[in-house]
Amino acid sequence: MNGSIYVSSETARLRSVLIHSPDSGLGKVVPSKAQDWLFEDIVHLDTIRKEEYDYYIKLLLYFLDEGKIRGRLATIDAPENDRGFYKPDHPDFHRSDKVIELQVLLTDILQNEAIKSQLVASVCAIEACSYEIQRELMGYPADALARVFFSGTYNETELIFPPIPNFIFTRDIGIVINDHILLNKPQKEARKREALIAKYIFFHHPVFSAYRDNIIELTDTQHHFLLPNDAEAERVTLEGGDVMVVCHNHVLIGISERTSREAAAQTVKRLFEKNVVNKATLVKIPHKRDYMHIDTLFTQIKRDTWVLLGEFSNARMKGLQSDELHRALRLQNRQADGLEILQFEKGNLARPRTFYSLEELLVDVSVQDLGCPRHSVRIIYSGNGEFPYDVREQWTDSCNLLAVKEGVVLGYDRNDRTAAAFRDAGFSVIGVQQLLADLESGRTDTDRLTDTLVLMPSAELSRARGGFHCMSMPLLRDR
Ligand SMILES: NC(=[NH2+])NCCC[C@H](N)C(=O)O
Repeated sequence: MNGSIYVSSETARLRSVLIHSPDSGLGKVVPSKAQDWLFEDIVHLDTIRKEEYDYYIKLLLYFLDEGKIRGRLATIDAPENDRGFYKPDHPDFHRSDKVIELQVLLTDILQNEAIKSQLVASVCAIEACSYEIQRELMGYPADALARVFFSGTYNETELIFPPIPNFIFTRDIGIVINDHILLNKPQKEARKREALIAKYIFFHHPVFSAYRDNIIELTDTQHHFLLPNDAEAERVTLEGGDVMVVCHNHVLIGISERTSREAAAQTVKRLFEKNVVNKATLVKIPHKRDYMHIDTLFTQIKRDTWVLLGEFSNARMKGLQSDELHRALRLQNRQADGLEILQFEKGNLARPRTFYSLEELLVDVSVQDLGCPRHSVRIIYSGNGEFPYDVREQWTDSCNLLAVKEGVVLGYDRNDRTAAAFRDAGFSVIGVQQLLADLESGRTDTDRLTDTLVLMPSAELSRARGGFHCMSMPLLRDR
């Protein structure tokens, strides 16, 4: 596998990405646990795979590893092949080294007995398994063990521990910042096992061996474990959806329901010390489920174009600020509710710059960091900025898009008004089936595509509460 990692932007052509296809654990989410496991609903496993996620794999392969797919679509999808191409443990699996499946990496490292025994012991420790189960797991072959780690079951009926259905959101397990990897420290119990597995993969898989010294891990401070009640406020938690590398020297870090102030501060400190970046903007957003990470509120489409929830636009902010009552309420609520944006530059920590709206920050990134003329910067609003479509579509990830190259982004087909706003902004909007047909027939190719929103089927996927930005951990993008 090509081991090189480097990501210094949100939109430059994607060359390699870490993903995880929905495993059988998604089909084990039960209504009584759905909320604890961070799903708002239960999903239909077959549909999410065949009708939705498979299209994502096809499109990613077309962009990142064309040789695996071009001219083969009809065969790959022939019913008699039973989706072998998409199943990580099937002999026909694509095994791309550009669209990298986490399950493959986990299975690889579990071949090593020492790593296997450490990981089994660690998983059993956090899941409070008996020693007997631990010994039993040690007897499993690597591929079966990997499946148990994801799904929580070895026979598909008896659960040893809960599944980790959120592992499809690989964005949240770690972030590549230039040639460094920042590992997460999840806020939610339901995502702890993901972080543990990710840590073992990044430290032990040969794909990442050249980067072992470039892995950044966050740790709890003594203030957290010495203070009474585990001092919630002092906890160090960070999830990848809150980190965006917008430019080779500038990273945005959200302070959110999931990422704590402590963690954001620690991250900036480490990134500055290691000279990874010299500018960091902390973006504190209201702590609430619908806004769990900053990438649920905005993502970048191309250097001068962003999609944003209108709530955080200049116009909305100005409106609120001129309204006396709102101003008073916002002041009172500042702690939990307010938006606060502080930009730090290395060597000048005492004097951060402030921004009054998210839109102001995004425009500034396009102009100052990426050199776009001010008049060319465009903000596309979720649901075209119209209530109630803006918030409805944000809830189903209209703002959580993945750029596979500058201006070409993947989003959910259910967000109609947002798609209309893209059209108004001059983008082509095309369904993934049509696009794949066009690519396969040679009517278009990935190099020629510009300014395009690709609509992906989403009835089931969107219930898992994440979009394609969350469903991807970019490892390599063009510089
Ligand atoms: N980067 C993101 N926005 N990730 C979305 C994660 C969704 C997942 N169900 C959770 O609540 O954790």
